[in-house]
Amino acid sequence: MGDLFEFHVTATDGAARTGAISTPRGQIRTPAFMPVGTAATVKAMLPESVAATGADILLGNTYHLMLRPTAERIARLGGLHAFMNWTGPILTDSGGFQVMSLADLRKLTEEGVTFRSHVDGSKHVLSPERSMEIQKLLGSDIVMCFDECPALPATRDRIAESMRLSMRWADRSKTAFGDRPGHALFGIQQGGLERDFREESADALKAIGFDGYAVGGLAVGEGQEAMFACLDYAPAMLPQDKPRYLMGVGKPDDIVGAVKRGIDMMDCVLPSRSGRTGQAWTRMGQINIKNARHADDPRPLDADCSCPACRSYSRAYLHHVFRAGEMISGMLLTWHNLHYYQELMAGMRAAIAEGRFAGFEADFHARRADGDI
Ligand SMILES: CCCSCc1cc(N)cc2c(=O)[nH]c(N)nc12
Ligand SMILES: [Zn+2]
Repeated sequence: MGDLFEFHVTATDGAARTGAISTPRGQIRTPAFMPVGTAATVKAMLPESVAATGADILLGNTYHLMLRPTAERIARLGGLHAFMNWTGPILTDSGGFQVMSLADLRKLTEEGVTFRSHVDGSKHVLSPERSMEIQKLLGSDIVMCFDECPALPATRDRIAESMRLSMRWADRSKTAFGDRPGHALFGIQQGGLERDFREESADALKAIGFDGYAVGGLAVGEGQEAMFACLDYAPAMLPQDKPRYLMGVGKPDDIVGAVKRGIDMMDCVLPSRSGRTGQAWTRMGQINIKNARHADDPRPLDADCSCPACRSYSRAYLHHVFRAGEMISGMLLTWHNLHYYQELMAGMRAAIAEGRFAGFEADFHARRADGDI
């Protein structure tokens, strides 16, 4: 019996890799897109529907779940998998990123972060130790180190100071995580868009040793060109035999560009959040279904898509239920978007395995119209 958590690369094509992560709760085919289930639900989706889109793993959020219903309550009820009826692997973020973007009255020290809940104003503390405790209570399969992600643009001094704090927190996270067979701890590379700080961060993480490595600190407003320029060197600084996870990314073209540069795992709220607002992502580009020009269109979103929305509903129907504010609107478009994202990942896995990623990328861009279609 191999390790309970193992990553195997089965083929490469340039910097792109395909393979699988085996975990006690099942395989994660890579490159993988991970739907975000912030408050123990992928919004507007049943877990069975999420699985039907092809997702092998989903994400949970330490920050949201510690506030409501609390990690202790979820643990008493059998852990996050049982609680939300998802039997596959779950990755949980460590909470620091969400505290800085959502909480009130935050105070950051070497120890950690104190803050008031955006839900009820109650006072809370997050530290590497408390974040590890919460993620253990949740029972997540892949645990993220507690880190700080500075907003960009930022001065080099601020980026260096923040990265070095995150590296000290990574060491404390590893100590607090302990030895948990079948559970993985991922370190998070920081350093902004500064190559030397990215190298220093990668070296610090490798010296500590993790089961996987995330590229953090991106998708924070830097734009695609700057993100790709960083991804041209940052993933290669991380161990090639461990999974590389790019946090918070992204639009379909961001994802193709990240896989091209050696990324194995990604997550983003975009397909689910934009689905609820009427934004459909398709192989031809984006469709804003609330636009009046769809009111009489009998065609599906994408005639080549096998998702329930495209199999059984017209653009005219989707336009109507969005305009009428009906709940089925967000359900159908979220399902379509997550299905499309998983089709994109499956297409890239096959293309890498067959050594034709460049052709896949060229075809991906050739099909897409700029703007709304
Ligand atoms: C459920 C959400 C997971 S990804 C959130 C996220 C998104 C982005 N863009 C960056 C970071 C980061 O640097 N660190 C951490 N912990 N999380 C990040
Ligand atoms: Zn569809």
